[in-house]
Order: sequence, then C-alpha cells, then structure tokens
Amino acid sequence: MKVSVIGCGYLGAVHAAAMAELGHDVVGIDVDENKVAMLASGKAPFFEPGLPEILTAGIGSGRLSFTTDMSAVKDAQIHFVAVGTPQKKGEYAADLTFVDAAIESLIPYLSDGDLVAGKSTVPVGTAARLATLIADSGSKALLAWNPEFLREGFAVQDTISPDRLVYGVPGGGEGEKAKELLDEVYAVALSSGTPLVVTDYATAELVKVSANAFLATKISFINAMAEIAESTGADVTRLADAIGFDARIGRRFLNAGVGFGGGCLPKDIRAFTARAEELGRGESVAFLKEVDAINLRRRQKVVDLVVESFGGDVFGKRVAVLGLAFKPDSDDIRDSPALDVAAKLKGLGADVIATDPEAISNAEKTHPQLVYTPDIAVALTGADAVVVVTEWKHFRDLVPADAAKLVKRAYVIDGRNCLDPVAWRSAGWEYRGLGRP
Ligand SMILES: NC(=O)c1ccc[n+]([C@@H]2O[C@H](COP(=O)([O-])OP(=O)(O)OC[C@H]3O[C@@H](n4cnc5c(N)ncnc54)[C@H](O)[C@@H]3O)[C@@H](O)[C@H]2O)c1
Ligand SMILES: O=c1ccn([C@@H]2O[C@H](COP(=O)(O)OP(=O)(O)O[C@H]3O[C@H](CO)[C@@H](O)[C@H](O)[C@H]3O)[C@@H](O)[C@H]2O)c(=O)[nH]1
Repeated sequence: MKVSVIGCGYLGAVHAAAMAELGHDVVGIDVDENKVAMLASGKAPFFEPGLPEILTAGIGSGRLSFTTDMSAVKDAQIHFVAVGTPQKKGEYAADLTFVDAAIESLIPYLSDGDLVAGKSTVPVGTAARLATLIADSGSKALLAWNPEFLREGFAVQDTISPDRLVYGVPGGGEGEKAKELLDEVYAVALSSGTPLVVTDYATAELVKVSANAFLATKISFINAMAEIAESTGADVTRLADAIGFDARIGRRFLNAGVGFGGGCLPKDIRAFTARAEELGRGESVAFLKEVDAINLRRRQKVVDLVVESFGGDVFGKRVAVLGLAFKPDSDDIRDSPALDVAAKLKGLGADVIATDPEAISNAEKTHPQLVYTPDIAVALTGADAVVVVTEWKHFRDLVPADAAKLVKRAYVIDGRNCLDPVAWRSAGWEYRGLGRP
C-alpha cells in the first residue's frame, strides 16, 4: 500500500521505517529540515535499537523516503498522523497545535476515500472534532484513531509485532471502509494473530490514555510501598517479587526506584486529568494527581539521600551521576528523572559529573550547566558519591571492586535498584537502594 506518515519523531520515524519493512511504499513528512535530511540519508536522528537497520533497508529498497514537502502525500491512501502532543507550558492539558496544523496542511492533498489514521496520543474527543474539520473542508476522506503502544528501546519490534491493535472508527459504512484499509496495512501482524479491537473514536482515545495511566499507577503504587518500606526496614524488591507471583498482579512495572519519566507517562496522566476536569469528571481520575506526586517525590528522595550522606551540605562535593536518559536503550531525556536529579544536585552546589551511553548530546542542549563525560571511569574518578539513575547495562555490569579504586568515597545510591547490594557492600561500598534496608 502507499502510506504517508506525518511527523517523524520517536514514533513516526519508527512507524514509517517499519511500514516500509513490511512491504509498503512509505513517505515520511516532517517540518524539521534537519531531521528529514538525516532520515533521508538513512541515519536515525535519535537512538533506537534496530531503527538504523530498517531505515537503511527501506531507503535502499526504494520503498521509503522522507521530505518536508506535504504534497508528497498525494499518492498515499493512508496518512498516519504521528506529530507531538506535548504538555502545554504551565498547564496540565495537551497542546494540540501540532495535530491541528498537521491535519490542516494534509487536507488539501486528500483524495476521496483516503484514510487519515491518527496515531498521536490525544485527549478524548479530539478525533470527532478532527473528523468534522475534515468533512467541513469538503473532503471525502475518512478518519480513524489508531493509538500506538510502542515502548522506546523496543519500538521496532513493538511496531512490527504489537501486543494488540486498536482502531477507533466512525459508525456505518465509513467505519467498514476504514477498517478494511487498516486491516490491509497491518495484514502481517493480523495474520500472525495480533488481537484487534475495533471500536468508536472515544473508546480508542481512552484506551491509550488509560493504558498509560494504569502503567503509571502501577509504578507509583510500588514506589509508595518503597516509602513505607523505608520507614519499616522492609525490602520493596522482595515485596514486588512476592506480590508479582500473583498472576493477577504480575511482576512487570513493579520496579521501585526514581520513578517514571519520558515523553509519555508524565504528560499523558496530566493531560488525562485536565480532560477529565473539562468533562466535569475530575474526581474520577483525581488519584492520578497522587500518582504524579508520589512519582516526583522519588526524585527528591534520591537528592535527599545524597545530601544526607554529607551531613546536610553537598556544596563542592563531587557527585557522579550515572544515567541521563529516562530509561535505558533510549537517548530520550524528556522529563527524565535522571536528569532532574543531576540538575537538582547541581542547583544545591554539588560538583556534578554526569555520564550516559547515548543521552549526553541531548542533555547538553537543555542542561548546559552540567559537566558531562562519555567515560564512566572519568565520572567515577575522585567522586564523593555515585548515583545510578538509569539502569543501563553499562552501569549494571560495573565491577564494584574496580569502581571502588576510582572514587574518593565508596558511597553509592542505587536509584533504580539495579545493582547487587551484597556484591557492592562486600567490595567496601556503602550501598543505599530505594525502599530497601
Ligand atoms: N515516543 C513514544 O514512544 C510514543 C509512543 C506512543 C505514542 N506516542 C505519541 O506519539 C506522538 C508523537 O510522539 P513522539 O515521541 O514521536 O514526539 P516527537 O516530538 O519525537 O516527534 C514529533 C514530530 O512531529 C513533527 N511535527 C510537528 N508538527 C508537524 C507538522 N505540522 N507536520 C509534520 N511534522 C510535524 C516534529 O518536528 C517532530 O519531529 C505523541 O502524541 C506521543 O504521545 C509516542
Ligand atoms: O517498573 C518500572 C517500569 C518503568 N519505570 C519507568 O517508567 C518510565 C516509562 O517506561 P516505559 O513505559 O517502558 O517507557 P515508554 O517508552 O515511555 O513507554 C510508555 O509510553 C509510551 C508512549 O505513550 C507507550 O506507548 C508505552 O506503551 C508505555 O509503556 C521510565 O522512566 C521507566 O524507567 C519504572 O520506574 N519502573
């Protein structure tokens, strides 16, 4: 099929390359000239395992191209909209400026029977509004909402083999046509048994935000247990193992630590809260404010532990911060707990040196006040405290005895509970985990 993807960021670039990998003819459109130039030359503009390979293959096959010229969508039958929906400055609500602009610029190039398939995460009610916008323009194109559930770091495999597909479609014959087109584009996943939920716009939009709200709640739940564990001498990691054996609970997303960040969970729970309030249902999701508050407290907890370890004053102390990305296998620093901890410590006068395998160049742009090194040994050398805030394999695999030889004071805070406390303590380190004795 001929497919266009509008917005080629973390979601859209992967979606475009994955659709080409599945055999479709794909054009990716973005307003960012630098991003388009990189993608067009087969280079990934961000770190995502597996993306460079499918980009090169797609471009080499002639099935994948990128441009800033919206008119290039003319031949496509399905237009995926994957532009950003960030949090509005100073508010909880989602900023829909980019979605609206993308639809406005797409409308002149739509042919009758084309399908606009929204992938961006939007507040419930957006799809119905955009369907009206398209119809009012005189276009006979269809609109579906097809939310995306990929995880950064696993984006390629999650796009090619998703856990499920969700189509939000209009009622009647138009819905049938929209479903047929989506079935064709996702034929490979569907033929291998991927569950499909076909529903209305509102349900599809809500599936996406409620999935992220559930995941965020699960993480904040275990972090709340970590807070209780800290006051009782219990070990939250053993607690998570024990409750996780109950198949109704499950062990995944019960890793206590410095909490969730990224370009999705934090802004999506806030946008959900704002939308629910608009609908007069603020109380239904008021608990998400607590989820957010617990999450933000864990960042402060790591900072407090560092300060406490110096008897209350971190000024001039050298702190090695291991991790900047919001999670491993990503260079994404949007709302990153790791970067937040580094910046807070710097703000308190600590001599912070931060390292990350992939996220330094992004962090340098937003946090020029921090000192960075790509070399873990350089970060550790002379450190008075070490803080692990992103559980990259590079940090998990550190040999505690070797690391101890580099630092001035062997004090480590494991903000992701990803190190072996026994091994670190027996190599002479004072080890502090979160929610662990
Ligand atoms: N990142 C993820 O893992 C992920 C997963 C699922 C859903 N989502 C959702 O997908 C959407 C995109 O997220 P992202 O992380 O890819 O954001 P992003 O900021 O990385 O990418 C958005 C892209 O859209 C481009 N853009 C903005 N306005 C445009 C326009 N008018 N025309 C063409 N391009 C335009 C930007 O230049 C940018 O490259 C958001 O709604 C997000 O919540 C993201
Ligand atoms: O037990 C856990 C699991 C995750 N995290 C943190 O939670 C954040 C989010 O992790 P994850 O959900 O794996 O990353 P994302 O790539 O942001 O993916 C989420 O957000 C995407 C965008 O909406 C959705 O598509 C995905 O399904 C959803 O998992 C990260 O900071 C993790 O460190 C924890 O603290 N503890």
